[in-house]
Amino acid sequence: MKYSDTPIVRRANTVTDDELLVKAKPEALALPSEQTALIVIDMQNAYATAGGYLDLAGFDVSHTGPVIEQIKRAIAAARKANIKVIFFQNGWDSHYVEAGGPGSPNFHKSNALKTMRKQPELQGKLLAKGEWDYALVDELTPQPGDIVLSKPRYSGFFNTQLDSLLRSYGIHHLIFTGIATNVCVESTLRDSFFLEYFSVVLEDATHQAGPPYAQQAALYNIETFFGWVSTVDHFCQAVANRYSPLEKSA
Ligand SMILES: NC(=O)N/C=C\C(=O)O
Repeated sequence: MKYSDTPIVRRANTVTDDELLVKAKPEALALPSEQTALIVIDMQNAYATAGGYLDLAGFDVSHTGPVIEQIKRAIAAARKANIKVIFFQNGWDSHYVEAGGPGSPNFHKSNALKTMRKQPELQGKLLAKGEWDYALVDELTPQPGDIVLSKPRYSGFFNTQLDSLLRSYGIHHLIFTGIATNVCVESTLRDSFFLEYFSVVLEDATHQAGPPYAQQAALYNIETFFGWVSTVDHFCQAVANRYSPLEKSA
């Protein structure tokens, strides 16, 4: 399906002065910047750097460099538009108490926990708070005023302050970036739909865990059932059109 600049989906009938009109699939979106947050999911060494958890567990992370660059561009555009930036970090305490015991499916399904059971020398390193693996990649450093949240499961809405913080800031629209499209990005975006947020994912600012079809399936699900799909270029252009009209495209 092609990106559309019409019709434009709005949450409310009123058109605000600070609306960003973002080309997206299946429809364009009107994002009031004061009511919008940019969510950066789990851009940690674990997910985006060679030698991190995903790499050690056998997933391909060789194409994550361009994703980091695209997220940097999206963050810069968000800052220009006064859009709140929210970073997530996935992980647990160094003894993995927060990961749950055998009574939790997470204990059995988490590939990080499984990798550490196979390679006990990694215990206390993968996705453990305070370790290199848990840290955000150097290129994406939060600034004062950004929100940084830890999450213990795939969805950023589960057992975190995300929903109450968003409500306290009057935010109803979410822009998603990060890794992995088909796991934590999709889980968080699905929960956002159930909680009545309007969510759009910037597809070139995401990367899957697994084969390329996992990316395609996640984007299909989002575009068809849970939200909208756009690109970093379309988002940056919307910000430029609103805040620097001289940069407007023809
Ligand atoms: N951040 C994620 O999407 N995580 C995916 C897998 C995991 O954390 O095991």
